[in-house]
Amino acid sequence: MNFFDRLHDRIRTVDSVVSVGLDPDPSRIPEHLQEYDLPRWAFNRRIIDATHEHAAVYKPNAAFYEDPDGWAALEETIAYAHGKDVPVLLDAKRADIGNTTRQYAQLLERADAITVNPYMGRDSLQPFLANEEAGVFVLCRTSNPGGADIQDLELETGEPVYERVAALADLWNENDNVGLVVGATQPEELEDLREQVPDLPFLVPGIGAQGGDAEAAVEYGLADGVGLVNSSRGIIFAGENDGEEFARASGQAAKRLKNRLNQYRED
Ligand SMILES: O=C(O)c1cc(=O)[nH]c(=O)n1[C@@H]1O[C@H](COP(=O)(O)O)[C@@H](O)[C@H]1O
Repeated sequence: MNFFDRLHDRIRTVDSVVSVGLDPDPSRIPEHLQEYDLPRWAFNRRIIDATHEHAAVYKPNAAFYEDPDGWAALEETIAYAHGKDVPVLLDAKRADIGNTTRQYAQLLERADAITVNPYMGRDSLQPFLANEEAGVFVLCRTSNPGGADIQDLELETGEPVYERVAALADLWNENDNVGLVVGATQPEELEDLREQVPDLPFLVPGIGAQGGDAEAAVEYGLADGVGLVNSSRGIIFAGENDGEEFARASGQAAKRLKNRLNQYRED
């Protein structure tokens, strides 16, 4: 089944478009979990237990797992999320020449969807795009301040680079498996892009710790009710000072964000 159909069903089941970002910064994992063999997995398991009823997806960012213990923690985390019926969007921002990117694309044997970087062009994304079952979120207008350095540059046609990326992503969407990544810190760009590519679902990060616009994220991020609004630190570290009770605050933060976003959803 196509990823966006599965996501549609998941959004309906939990009545939520919240993407819970699993970015377990080792320096912020509570003291009592540091003795476990895999503290990141011990942490994520408790976060998943506390938040899954509010999670449309989990979005682990690969940067927090790129070492041997990290990969083991990620494997456990993905399997556990799947056990709770929650799809996993691996935030890997990959792409490379064909021979290399074919290896990267194997990440989709584990995760249900992935973020990719369009800078190297279509062939660098082909193995991801060819996977009909998986979701492929193309970085378009990112949430960070430096996102303007390249993405806002004007082409000869007068359009900014990020709009060209959106147009290309729309062309690459032959399997109905492509979405865009557009930051909640960019509400005007969100609005423009929604008008430009009405059918592409967006992953909208930048809510919470980065101070993005939740209303714009929902109003423009969803295509026919399907899309994702991510918060990572704002959910997983909500109970940072609560010791062994840390996960309860994460559950409350996920529920609060769900309810806040639902105020702006139309269906
Ligand atoms: O691709 C992403 O998810 C992403 C794109 C972007 O433009 N901005 C952005 O913050 N992200 C990711 O979304 C998450 C945001 O984390 P918080 O700021 O803690 O909510 C991190 O994993 C970022 O890498």
